[in-house]
Parts: sequence; structure tokens; C-alpha cells
Amino acid sequence: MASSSGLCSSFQSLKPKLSFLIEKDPISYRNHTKLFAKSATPHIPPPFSVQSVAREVPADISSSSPSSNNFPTMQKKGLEKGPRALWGRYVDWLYQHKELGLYLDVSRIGFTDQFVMEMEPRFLDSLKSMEELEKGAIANPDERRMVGHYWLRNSKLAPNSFLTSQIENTLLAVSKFADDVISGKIRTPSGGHYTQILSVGIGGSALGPEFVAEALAPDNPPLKIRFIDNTDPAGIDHQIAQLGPELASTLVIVISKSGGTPETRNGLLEVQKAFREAGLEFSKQGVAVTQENSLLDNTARIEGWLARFPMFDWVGGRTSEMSAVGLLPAALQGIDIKEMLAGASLMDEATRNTALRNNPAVLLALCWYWASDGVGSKDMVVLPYKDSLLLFSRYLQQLVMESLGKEFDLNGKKVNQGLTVYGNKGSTDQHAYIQQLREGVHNFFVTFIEVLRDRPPGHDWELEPGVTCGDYLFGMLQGTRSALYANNRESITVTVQEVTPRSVGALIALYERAVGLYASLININAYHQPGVEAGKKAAAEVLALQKRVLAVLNEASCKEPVEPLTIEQVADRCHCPEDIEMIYKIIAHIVTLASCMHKVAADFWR
Ligand SMILES: O=P(O)(O)OC[C@H]1O[C@](O)(CO)[C@@H](O)[C@@H]1O
Repeated sequence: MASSSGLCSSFQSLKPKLSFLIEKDPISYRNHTKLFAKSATPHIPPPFSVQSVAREVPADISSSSPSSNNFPTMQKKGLEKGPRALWGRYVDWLYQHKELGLYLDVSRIGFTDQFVMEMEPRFLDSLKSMEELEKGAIANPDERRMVGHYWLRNSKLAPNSFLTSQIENTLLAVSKFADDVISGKIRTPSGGHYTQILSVGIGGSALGPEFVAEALAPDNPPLKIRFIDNTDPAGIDHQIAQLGPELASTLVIVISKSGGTPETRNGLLEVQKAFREAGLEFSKQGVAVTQENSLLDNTARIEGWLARFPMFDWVGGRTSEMSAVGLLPAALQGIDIKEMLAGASLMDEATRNTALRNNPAVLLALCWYWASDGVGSKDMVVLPYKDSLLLFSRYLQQLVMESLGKEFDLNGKKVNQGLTVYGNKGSTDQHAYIQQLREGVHNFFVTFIEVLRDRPPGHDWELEPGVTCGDYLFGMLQGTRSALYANNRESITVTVQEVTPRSVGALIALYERAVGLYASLININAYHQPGVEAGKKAAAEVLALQKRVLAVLNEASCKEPVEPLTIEQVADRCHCPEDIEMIYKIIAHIVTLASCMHKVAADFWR
């Protein structure tokens, strides 16, 4: 096979050099081009230096009429096609963060120089708002809250010393607890090492930890992690069954900012039941991450759980990965959380840059605005070409959609804003829905996430002469990017050297800032979620109605003989005839579950 050939070894020794070239070349080329451009075109100084590169802008191929009143006035042009012009655009706009080894290529989004110039003052305003937010302004007016997730990776930025020490103490406590568990200083009630984590939480209290575990946990972590992130009884049973006897060496981390989310409470009650049935004492293995004095916090304190870590009022669920919510599970899996924080902090610095084309979060938000007309008219398909980043799109789905999907803007005007996010991973998705992306309805733009390092050094081999498995992955990404572009489908490419705690921290920080900037551009509150409350309220009403239905059915079933009822009669006896459809669904649900209701069910369905 090729792996043992001379070609293979020479090829492998060539590869690091190639990646070095890839790393360095485009930017130095850009600098070179800039010098050229300077002599031909007057250089417009930062913030945005709009460069004239040779462009072949064909006749309007995919023009659309933006529906937002705020959208700059010019018409969208078709995408540039000529390879030389595209290369020029690539070089001209490529963003590189050297220390992070991160690139952002926006060349396949067709924004024009005029668009950039028209957007510039608005971006400067948005950056100003972000600056205020970081200084502790009430950035979430509805909930009268500060928004401080940026302080988590640079505690000195917090607006007062009390918050700074809260952040630092929590980080110390998380690190110490994780070290003690891993080293065996903290042991299971029977004196052994902890081997498993069962994380119970939902939404922002699950998605970050899930993404980070998938991306960064080593193959043999000190503690393996499992998640209960739903109120699906079978799903919960499955997780507990998979733990089996290891339940005795499982650390259960219950995560909930509010401490009152029903799904999380249910997960906790189910796990506590499993502990009782196994003859284990839950409190000795339970850890809570929640706001001080929440229901969960009080329960954990009264029951004397193993540990409690704070969640802060000024950190939102979907931006909580760098708080104890994300750091505790990560540290317990042996992930370097200081590196995650360092990556995020470097990215925070980069995304404060007011030289707009050198600010990657500005570039992302600019692309989103352009591609979706500032009103979410196109969906964002996120395609990491790396298995370990599979959950990035799912993580971003909450970050972006819960933040931007709002009915009203900050002035109370109905806007129905948002930006839809979906995606799994490449090249897998090429064998699923990319057919439609290439040829079907044109309602999206793509974000490719590229990882330069295929494998740890020394593990590569050639499947065919000169070609590795990773070369295929690379080819699939580049091929899809080109094929989509050839059909006027726009894309962004974010490139990292490898998937490390640092690069993952940076990616999270990049998107957090881009969402904040974009929200400010479209004048919405990115930090509340009133729509979710409506669903929760409706669910509570269904559960209340279920109790009334059960009472009516119980009464009927206690009669001798059992009193058969029509659905209309049940609705009448519940005093809510207008809810007949919901009552039908409730009965259909409970008759399949409750064995005590079998008799009634039989009569009911007669
Ligand atoms: O951490 P908590 O309070 O349990 O909330 C979980 C999730 O529920 C929501 O409040 C609504 O879905 C999210 O914003 C949040 O991340």
C-alpha cells in the first residue's frame, strides 16, 4: 500500500511545509496587493479601507429587493465569477488572527463596497453599544439586567471589584473541585474514584457543555459525560441504564440558571429515584450550578449536596459556556479550561477592533446582514468539516435564534426578526440535503468551518498515492464551496488550525460578539426570550387541564358500574367545553400510560 512507499514519506514531510504556506500566504499576498492598489487607487484609511480589486461583476444574476427599511438603498448585484477577481476579493478581505490561527474568508458573500460604506456608521454605533454593554450598561432592558459574559474571560473588565472577585473565586473553586475529583481527593461515598458525570440541564444549560464535550473531551477522559437534556422518560431511562452499576461513581451535575426549569427538575427527580432504587444517597453525589437562592440552590443547600457553584444573574443561559455551567463539566473531563478562556479573551480583544475589516465579528455580522437582507430572509447553514464540531451548529442554533428571533424591536415596533440556523457536518451532509442547497430553493447561505489539521501529527497515511483521508475531506469542502458559488449560493469560511480548547473558546466568543453586534444593528434585545415563556405558560395550562380531566375520569371509573363518558361530557364536566380538542389529546395520552385508567379507557373508547 502507499503508506509504506517512499512517495508517502516524502509527501508527509512536505505536508507541514504546505500548511505553513497556507497559513502565511494569503495575508502577505494581500499586503503586497495593497501596495499595488495604493499606486492605482487612493488608499482609504481605516476603519473600512474599501479596496478596488479587479472585479468582474456580471449583469444582475440574483438581485433581490431587500424588504427592511434600514437596508442600504442599492440593489444587490450578482456574485463575482471570474477566478482572478475572486482571488483578488479573497486576498483583499481575508481576516487572519495569527495568535489564534483563525481565518475568516468572506469573499464568497457578494457585498459591495457601497454596501460596506453605507453600513460603516451603523457598525461603529453597534461597537459603541457593545462597549457600553461591556462597561455594565443595562443591555437587557426588559429584565433590567447587565450582560456580562465577556467579563468571564477577563474578570478585570467587570464593572466593579465585587463582580471581579465573584468571577475569580468561582473559577478557582471550579478548578479546585475538578482537580480534587480527578485526583481522588474527593471520592465517591464508597471510597472510589468518580468515573462518570451525568449532566442534567436544558437549553443554554446543556448545549454548550454538549458541544464542548463532543469537540474537546479526550478519548479517555478522567470522567466520561452523559446528558439528560429533556423530559423524555425513555431518554432518561436510557441514560441511567447506560450508567448501570457506575451510577455509584457518577457525579450528577444539575445545571439551571433559574433553578426552576420543569424539564431539569423532572430530570433531577428521575435521577434521585434511580439513586434511591440503587440504594445510593443522591445528596453525596449531587452538584448544583445555579443562581444563589434559586429553588435548586435552596434544595441543594438544605439537602446538603456535595457542592454548589454560582450562576450569575448577568450571564444568559445561551452565553454561559465560560461560566461554571460550561467550565465545570469541561474541567472534569480533563479539558484545559484556562485555554478555553484564553482563546475567548483573545477573540474578545479582536472583536472590539473599530478598524472594521480587521474585526471578524463585524465581518460575520456584515455578511449575515447582506445575505439575509437584514431581516433573516435567508437561513444560515453551518457546516463544520470535522466530526468533533458536529454540535457547533446546534449550539449556534440557540445562540443565534433565541437571541435574534424577536417579534418586537427595542422601540416596540413589530419586526419579526431572526436568522435561522441549521446544519450538521461535512462531508456527511453532502449525502443528505446539499443537493437542495446546490439546485433547489435559494433560501440560505452557508458557513463552512474548516480545520487545517486532519489528525495528530504522525498519524497520517496515504489511502492512494499522495492522497490521505483528510485530503478527501478538504476536497469535499472546497468542492462544495465552489459548486455552490458557481450556482450563486453565497458562503463564509471560518478556518482554524485545529480543534483545541483555545480555538473552541475563540469560536464561541466570535459568534457571541457577532450576535451582539447584529442584534444592535437590527435594534433588538438579544438577551431576553419572551417567546419561550409563552410556550412554558401554555404547557403549564395543559398540565392543569390534565389534572381536571383525571379527576373527572377517576370519578366516573369509581362508579359501579363504571360510567361511560363521551368526550363532550368530559369537557363539560371539566367546565371547559371549548378545550375539547386538547381534552381529546390528553385522554389519548393518559389512556396509553396509566394502568389504573385501563378500565375507564376501555369504556371511553367503546
Ligand atoms: O438554565 P435554565 O434557567 O434552566 O434555563 C434553560 C434554558 O431555558 C431558556 O430560558 C428558555 O429556553 C433558555 O434561555 C435557557 O438556556
